[in-house]
Amino acid sequence: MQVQNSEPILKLSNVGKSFGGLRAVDEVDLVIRKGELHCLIGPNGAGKSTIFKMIMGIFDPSDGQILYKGKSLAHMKKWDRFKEGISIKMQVPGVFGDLTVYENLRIAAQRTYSKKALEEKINYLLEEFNLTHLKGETVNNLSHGQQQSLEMGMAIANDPTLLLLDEPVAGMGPEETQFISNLIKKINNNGITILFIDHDMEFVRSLAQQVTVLHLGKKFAEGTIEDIENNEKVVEIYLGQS
Ligand SMILES: Nc1ncnc2c1ncn2[C@@H]1O[C@H](COP(=O)(O)OP(=O)(O)OP(=O)(O)O)[C@@H](O)[C@H]1O
Repeated sequence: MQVQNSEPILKLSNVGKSFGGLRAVDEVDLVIRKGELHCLIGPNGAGKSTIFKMIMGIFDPSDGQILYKGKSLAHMKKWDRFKEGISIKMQVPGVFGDLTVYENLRIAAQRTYSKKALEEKINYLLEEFNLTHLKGETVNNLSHGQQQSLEMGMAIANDPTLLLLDEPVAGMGPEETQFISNLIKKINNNGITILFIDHDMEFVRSLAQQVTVLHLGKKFAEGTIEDIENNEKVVEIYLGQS
């Protein structure tokens, strides 16, 4: 898909968030276009998760505006945002540990699908996320990477328009990271716009078309991964730290 000139799915204009005296996010402008795979990076405490939480409706912005498909998200409840196609996978797996893989996917997909279509959707997700052989396994018995894959499957079970991923490969080894990277590319190729947060630059390099750097709540830089990695100021405040 030609992403560069596609329509904006999400637009943050002058968005800020204060927690008491702390300015966690400050005057952030951000445009995510249809079909894009966009990454937010920055040092700890830069405001990345707070931006996700404002998009999800967990926090209201203190100021500024967030438009989703051209409509303001102000006053839109979390559940309505989900129904409008905004889905999130948080860092800590939000799976039901005592239930099986199949049951977890069923719970996620049955919000949108029923009967034969539901079974077809579950089978598709099991196949796509390499979980077919674990269909009847209790989720607590799965590895961290398998649980992350499952949650990714649950996050796209309702065919979202915009998928937010908070550090999707945190705590994973190289093989699992590679698997998740391929999976994200596949999800994106299927037409889902993705905004993700990560600290693993190799992973970011393998995926992101556009990168936005946050620092102390503000947008610090933006561009392609090459622009960002060649930006001396970004290297100084973030990339040179590890
Ligand atoms: N609910 C809250 N109440 C008070 N302060 C908060 C709250 N949530 C976040 N903060 C503060 O806001 C700032 C931005 O936090 P945020 O979690 O958005 O950063 P981040 O870029 O996601 O960091 P990390 O990479 O460590 O996850 C931090 O100083 C944090 O302590």
